[in-house]
This record gives sequence, C-alpha cells and structure tokens, in this order.
Amino acid sequence: MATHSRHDTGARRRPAAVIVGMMGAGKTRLGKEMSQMLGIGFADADQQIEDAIGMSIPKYFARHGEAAFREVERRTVAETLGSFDGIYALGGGAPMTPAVREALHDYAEHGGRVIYLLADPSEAMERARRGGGRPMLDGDADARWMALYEQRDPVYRQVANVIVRTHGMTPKAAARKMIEMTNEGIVHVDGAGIEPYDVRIGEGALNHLPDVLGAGPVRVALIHTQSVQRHSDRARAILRKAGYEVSDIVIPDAEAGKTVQVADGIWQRLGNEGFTRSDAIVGLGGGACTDLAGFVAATWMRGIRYVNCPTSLLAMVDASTGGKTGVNTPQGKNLVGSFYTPAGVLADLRTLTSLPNDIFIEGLGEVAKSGFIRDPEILTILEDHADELRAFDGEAFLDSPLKPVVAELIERTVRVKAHHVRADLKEAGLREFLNYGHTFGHAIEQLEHFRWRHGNAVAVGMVYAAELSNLTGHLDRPTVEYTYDLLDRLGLPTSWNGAGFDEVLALMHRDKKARGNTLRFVGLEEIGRPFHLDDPDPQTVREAFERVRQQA
Ligand SMILES: NC(=O)c1ccc[n+]([C@@H]2O[C@H](COP(=O)([O-])OP(=O)(O)OC[C@H]3O[C@@H](n4cnc5c(N)ncnc54)[C@H](O)[C@@H]3O)[C@@H](O)[C@H]2O)c1
Ligand SMILES: O=C(O)C(=O)C[C@@H](O)[C@H](O)[C@H](O)COP(=O)(O)O
Repeated sequence: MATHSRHDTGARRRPAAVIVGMMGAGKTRLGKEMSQMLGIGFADADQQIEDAIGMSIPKYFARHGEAAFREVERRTVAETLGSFDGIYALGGGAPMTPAVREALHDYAEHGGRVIYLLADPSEAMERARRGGGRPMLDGDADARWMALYEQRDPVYRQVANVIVRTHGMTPKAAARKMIEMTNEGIVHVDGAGIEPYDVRIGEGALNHLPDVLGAGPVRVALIHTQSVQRHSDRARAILRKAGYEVSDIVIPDAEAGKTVQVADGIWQRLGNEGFTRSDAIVGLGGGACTDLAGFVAATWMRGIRYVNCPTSLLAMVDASTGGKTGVNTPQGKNLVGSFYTPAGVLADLRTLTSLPNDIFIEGLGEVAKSGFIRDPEILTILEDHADELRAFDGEAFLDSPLKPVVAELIERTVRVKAHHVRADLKEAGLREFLNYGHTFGHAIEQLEHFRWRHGNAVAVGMVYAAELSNLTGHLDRPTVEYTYDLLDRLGLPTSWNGAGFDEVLALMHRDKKARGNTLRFVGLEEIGRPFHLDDPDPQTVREAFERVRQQA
C-alpha cells in the first residue's frame, strides 16, 4: 500500500489497514483475502483474544461478563495497533469501547486506514447466524443483530476513513475493491467557516460517492461534459445502485460551459425536475465544469450539497478543492461567483486514462505554482521526472511507473492548496498566494478568447511574476532563470506576445486582487516565500511585460 509509506512518521510498525464492521460482514474472510493479495500478514482480534485467554469468547463472556472481555479486547487492540503491519480485523463491538475509538482515531490521524465493511444486512445476518458462537446474538439473533447495527453503524462511520460496500460481490472482487479504496491519498480540509471534508486521490475514488453524498439527497444532478462520458457513466451507475434518482446534465466543453447562460439552463432543469434543498449536485470533469457545478450548487435555493469529481490533472490539484466557484463574464475570468465548500472531492486516477497529453501538461502549470509558493519538493519531483511527465500517455498511465509520481504530485499540491484555504477561506490575505502567476495569466486567457489553456497562461504568468519580483529587487536572477528552465522542460510556455501592454494592463486592473486603482500582484522572494507586491512602479510593470514578450 504505497500511500501509507508517504505518511510514515517513524519506524513504529502499524497495520496496513484495520477492518471494522458488524458481525457477519466478512471482516475475517475479506481481511485474509486482502492480506494474501498484498502478500502481508493477517490478524483477527477475536482469535488473538481467544489465544490469550485460553478459552472461547462465549465461555469467557459466561464466566467473566462483557466488561472483562472488553478490557482484554482493549489491551489486545492497543498492543497490535503499535506492533503489527498486516491487515487487522476487529471484533464487531470493539469500536464501542471509548479507548479503542481513541486508539483508532490516533492511528487514522497518522495515515492509517480504518475500513468500515458495509455488507448488505440480510447477507450479514445470515452469515452471523450460520457462524454461531456469538454471545451478543443470544436470543432472537436477527432482532439482536438489527438493534446492534443501529447502535454501531454511527460509531463505525465515525472511526472509519474508508467505507466499502460489498453487496453482491465475490470475496475476491470485494477484497480488490478494499485494497483500491484504502490505497489512496486523503487530504483533510477544515478551518474557520469550512464544513470539514476530504479530498481522496486514488484509483476507484468515485466509489466513495454514495458515502460522501449521504442519505439526505433523493435526486442528484450529475453535471459533466461530453468529453468525460465514459467516467460519468461509471459515476451514474454507482449513484443509481445506491438508490439516487440521477439527472444527467451535459454542459458545453471547457470555458464555454462556465457562463451564466449555462447555469441558467441548469437552474431551469433543477426547477422542472423538483430539486429541493436536500438534493445534491455532482460536478464531474475539468476545472471549468467543477467551477460551474459548484456555482450552481452555491446558488440553487441558496446552497445545496455538492461533490466534485475532477477528471483533469488541473482540476484534481487545484480547481476542485477550496470552494472557489464561479462563471466568467465578457469582462473577465471568474468575475461572478461564490466561496462555497464541497462536501467532498473524489479524484479518481482512472479518469486520467482518457486525458489528452496537452491537457495533462497544462495541469503541471498549477502543480509547479504550488512548488514555487510553498513546497520545493514538488519542484524536485518535477525536475526528476520532467521527461516522463512530458510524455504522459493516458492509456498507459495506470500500469506505468508514472502513476505513483503523479499521485504524489496531486497529493502534495492539494496539501498546499488546503494549507492556504484552511487559514483564509475567503482570500483576505494568505490565500492570495495561490494566485501566483494569475494576474497576468488571466489577462492572457481573456485576450486569447480562452484559446489558451488556463495552466499554460499561468505558466507565462509565473514567468511574469518572477521577472517583476526580480525587477523590484526581491528575487535573484538564478531563480528567474530556473523558472524559465523548469517550465520549459515540462513543455509549458514561458512567453507570450498576443497583445499590447495597454490591453494587458487594463485587464490586470480588473483582477480581483486589485483595490481601487491600485495593482496588486503575488511576488516571490525565494522559492517557498511568496509576498504581496502592492502598487509596483508602473515602469517596472511594463518592463516585466517586455521581458516576457521578448522571449516570444
Ligand atoms: N476554483 C478554483 O480554485 C480553480 C483553480 C484552478 C483553475 N480553475 C479553473 O479551472 C479551469 C481550468 O481547468 P482545466 O484545465 O481542467 O480545464 P477544462 O475544464 O477546460 O478541461 C480541459 C479540457 O479537458 C477535457 N477533459 C477534462 N478531463 C478529461 C478527461 N479525463 N478525459 C478527456 N478529456 C478531459 C475537458 O473536456 C476540456 O476540453 C479554468 O476555468 C480555471 O479558471 C479554478
Ligand atoms: O484557490 C485559489 O484561491 C486560487 O487562486 C487558485 C487558482 O489557481 C485558480 O486559478 C483560481 O480559479 C483563481 O481564482 P481567481 O479568484 O483569481 O479568479
């Protein structure tokens, strides 16, 4: 499980995954299957306890009572969580003990995966009955099982960070799904004014859709573009299987879909199809689609639940997280919108299999931005893998050595985004650093009538910001040269000559960071140290433009 090693904080051993769930859910069966597939060990808490007490659990229960049993269980679980590195299945009642919950919470906080195995109740009841020897089911077994389920289900949901539904699956298919869903990166986003949510990055992340949407919505509007039909078909199947009524809404591709006219068409459909406040929206596509879907969610009945399923690299690393939603107007990019936080972000790496090479490369622009403003390790990874990244081939991606590299770049970039959003949701200061390269970049997009892709425009915008920082005496020349060199190696543009200075300047004055007649930029003092560059000398603003243009 590659993801876990990324979170390792020391030499301490800990399970690759812990499985919780009701009696009869298949924790032992599927845990063994997972451990065989992964070639790692398996431990079952009930078996460990029976070995330790030297008798069967029912006998121990009868002699010493439940409280004594729970104490042995607590000790066993605590010890195993700190010393075992295979798959660990817990007894159904273990998470009901507060100390076990705390230990699981600590384990999950340090990157551990707690899987709630959610089987179909009738299947699980039947298995639990067949298994016998379960003191908690004494009497009417099915009624007892149901009562325990009602008690325990909310607790399992609280301790787990992965919920896997196995209804109708063979044990092998279920174990494969469990491996897939645990082997993913999770970035938690919280902060003032933010209902906390997770960004999940991995193959099969779309499987989380029902659990992120929850039981509230009856209807779900699945907003997507034609270009991602294959993936929206998969999302629709997952949603329908979970019992939602799905409205399929196809919008125009790219920036053409990010308009108030498109939003209006969707508002009309939601109205005609009876969408209420408890219903939900899923935006599946590139950043233009998730921006638009979020905007519709923010405005429909003043705000309904939404989940983003980004399918381009750029949307995975940036657009889908942080709650900036909006549309463009003829006067500029993203001029109308709202800060509105998603309920979750599911970045399914499988969707990248259909992503064209040039759109993947565009996404590297925002990845590099995050390296420049905060995480230099991102730049090192980009340097080390520039040739392979530049040669990205979606069809070969999932089986290629590039997959873990891209997964790590996505997770690191999302962490940079989460850091800024957490501290400053509504962009009063720190969050503006995420706008590095955007003042000039947005002007290019507008002047090129969106024929230039966002990430490419931001790449040139970063060159402009680096030159401006250099001209104002903040950034050394080698770092400016490094910016040109790295972006160039990744296949990103570093110059632009599409319009005159006055047109660019007029658009930069309309940037959202501008105040009154004052231009405001994000500059760089050194890699990892952005700063607010307010009201720079007009001559320098022009000179930086000339430098970027001269290269073209
Ligand atoms: N909200 C934010 O915080 C934020 C952050 C960064 C960018 N953005 C916005 O995001 C947009 C740019 O995002 P983008 O680069 O994803 O552009 P995009 O949405 O235009 O997608 C690029 C192209 O790739 C296609 N595509 C996407 N995923 C695909 C897949 N898996 N297979 C095949 N084709 C696929 C799209 O249909 C489109 O043609 C801009 O509008 C930008 O302003 C928003
Ligand atoms: O999340 C942010 O904040 C950003 O600035 C991220 C940018 O990369 C992104 O392009 C965003 O859409 C720009 O927003 P805007 O406020 O400049 O329109």
